Amino acid sequence: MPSRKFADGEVVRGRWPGSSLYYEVEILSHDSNSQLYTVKYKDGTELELKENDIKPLTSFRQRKGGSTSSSPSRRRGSRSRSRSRSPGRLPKGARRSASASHQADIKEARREVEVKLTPLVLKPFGNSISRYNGEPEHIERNDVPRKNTQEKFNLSQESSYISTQYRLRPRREEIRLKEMDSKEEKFVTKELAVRTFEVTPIQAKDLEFGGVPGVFLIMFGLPVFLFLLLLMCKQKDPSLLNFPPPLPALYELWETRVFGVYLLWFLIQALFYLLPVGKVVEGMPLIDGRRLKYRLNGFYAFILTFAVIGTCLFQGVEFHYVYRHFLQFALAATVFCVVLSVYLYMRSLKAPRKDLSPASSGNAVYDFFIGRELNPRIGTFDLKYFCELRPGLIGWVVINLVMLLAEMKIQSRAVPSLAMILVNSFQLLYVVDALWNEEAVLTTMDIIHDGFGFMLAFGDLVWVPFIYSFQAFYLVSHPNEVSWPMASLMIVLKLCGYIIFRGANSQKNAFRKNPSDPKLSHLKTIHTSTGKNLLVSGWWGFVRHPNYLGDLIMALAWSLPCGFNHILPYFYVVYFTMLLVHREARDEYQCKKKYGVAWEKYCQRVPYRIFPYIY
Ligand SMILES: NC(=O)C1=CN([C@@H]2O[C@H](COP(=O)(O)OP(=O)(O)OC[C@H]3O[C@@H](n4cnc5c(N)ncnc54)[C@H](OP(=O)(O)O)[C@@H]3O)[C@@H](O)[C@H]2O)C=CC1
Ligand SMILES: CC(C)=CCC[C@@H](C)[C@H]1CC=C2C3=C(CC[C@@]21C)[C@@]1(C)CC[C@H](O)C(C)(C)[C@@H]1CC3
Repeated sequence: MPSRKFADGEVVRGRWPGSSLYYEVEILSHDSNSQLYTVKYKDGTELELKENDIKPLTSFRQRKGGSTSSSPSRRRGSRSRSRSRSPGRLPKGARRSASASHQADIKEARREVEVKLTPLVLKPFGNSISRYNGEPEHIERNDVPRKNTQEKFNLSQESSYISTQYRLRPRREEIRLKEMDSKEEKFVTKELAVRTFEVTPIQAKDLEFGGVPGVFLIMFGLPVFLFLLLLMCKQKDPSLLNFPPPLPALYELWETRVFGVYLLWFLIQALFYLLPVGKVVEGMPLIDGRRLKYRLNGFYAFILTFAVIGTCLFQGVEFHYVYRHFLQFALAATVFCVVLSVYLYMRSLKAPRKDLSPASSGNAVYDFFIGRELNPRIGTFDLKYFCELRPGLIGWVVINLVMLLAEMKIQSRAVPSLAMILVNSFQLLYVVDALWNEEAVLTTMDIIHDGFGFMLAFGDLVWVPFIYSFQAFYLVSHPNEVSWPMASLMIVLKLCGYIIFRGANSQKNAFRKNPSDPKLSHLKTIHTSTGKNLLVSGWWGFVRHPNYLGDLIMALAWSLPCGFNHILPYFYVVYFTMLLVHREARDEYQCKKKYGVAWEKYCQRVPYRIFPYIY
């Protein structure tokens, strides 16, 4: 058995790929097959290194000065570049502030990303604020050995707010570069200061979702729409011709006991979230360079929840109560979400500017909707992260189970219908996948860009559990017989969607985590001058959002078991297409600003956004 020289947890010096510089790293693990060590730099970067590239600490004599700093991105240097998540604009807080303390924040943020390595000189603001990246990029295989491997790495990994660029240079160039850097630094500082302290008028900001009137309409329209949809589904004939459905009196929809049960559910999930089990990971770097810590125990929470539910079923607890009071539960969740949104908005008024979301605008209505504070936390309890994956997502599976039991009861079945089993298992797979890959949620737009306000509170706590479970709700009162050959086709469709969805998400996450991952060496990439590269082959060379394509295929597979008698069960597919087309446009806008010409090259090479040869 091959021996290993370094133990897990040992602190050593690791060579930075492509250079002769060594930085302090911690050994995380060792793969006896590939003989590679996974090491972690102090800035959180994880890489795989050969044994030859690792030296014990003792083999280095301590030198004075910054050269012993722990990782490239921590080192201080002659030039740095701090950048907002979207290079086209600084985060809102930074732009609006005029206070001295905020100036200090910005300076601090800038200091955090400075590097000692001789930097790569770019045109001032190349690929930065409001400008396209002028750097010529080229496409290359991911395994081609490079002189400047550093370009392959983004030190702050997936940092959307701050990225640092550098390239190792021969010493004789250093002085000249330093001069150029200091000139550029002055320019950058001046420009940053101007941009930071100007007060952006609200009209000058591109507000998404149709601006203030748009979000106003969404906030009132969506809850009304939700109740109309559920009421339509309760009708014997849920044809669109039977619209509007008979409306119940408002007082019939409110039941304090139901609200109590909802609160209990929320608190139990909060309790599970606090359990000290599961890995703790760091999120994406924030504007000030901080990385928040998140505990990954969603999957444990799921197991525990179903252990409790199993016990309750065994004890004879009546889950039919949830079906009978389904609308009351939806109202309880909506009321809770409104209260939560008000709380989130109020507390955001006291939040320091550096904690505000880059999506917030300064307009009260818009910010109430999009969320003003990026990561509202009570102590270590992260409200947005918790709501994104726990009460709503796990609640959706519980509701599906309730519908399955209700179907058996109402239709006097000994076993659930095949249609119901298909819907339940397809969606169960989706939720389990989300919880199993919980860490991936930390790189979604919801976590790194949008604040926590009404949009996500309503989306997570009301829309997901009560709309995403719509197919199961529909099947309770509108049975549909599915033959086995049809079921097999639906399973194949679901699996195809899942393979694309998971393949694409995993490929991108692995690439962002470690761009030199040997498993990705066959993939082609485009350089961008942010230091991050773009995949242009594999799933991301097929269409520009392969994960959305997979998600939409799965959405169709969830609806098909409901048959073709009514359009209602297909509402989810229609809504989801609209959501993802809109989301794709939002992401495209951000990427164009971030990557400039490189992104345009990517678009030329991969012309379709979501649907090959269609869109
Ligand atoms: N069920 C539901 O209701 C919903 C599900 N989803 C799902 O959530 C998942 C996450 O979605 P979302 O957060 O919107 O976005 P993505 O996971 O698609 O992430 C988009 C980001 O990926 C990076 N990227 C884009 N192209 C490339 C490329 N070629 N190579 C490398 N990186 C690239 C860019 O960020 P950077 O370069 O900065 O890393 C871009 O901003 C998706 O699977 C989606 O289907 C989303 C919304 C709702
Ligand atoms: C106004 C309105 C209706 C907004 C609703 C949007 C939300 C429902 C969605 C926005 C992004 C979402 C994500 C998931 C669920 C739906 C919402 C909240 C997600 C948790 C589903 C499971 C996936 O695997 C995921 C973790 C990638 C995903 C993240 C985004």
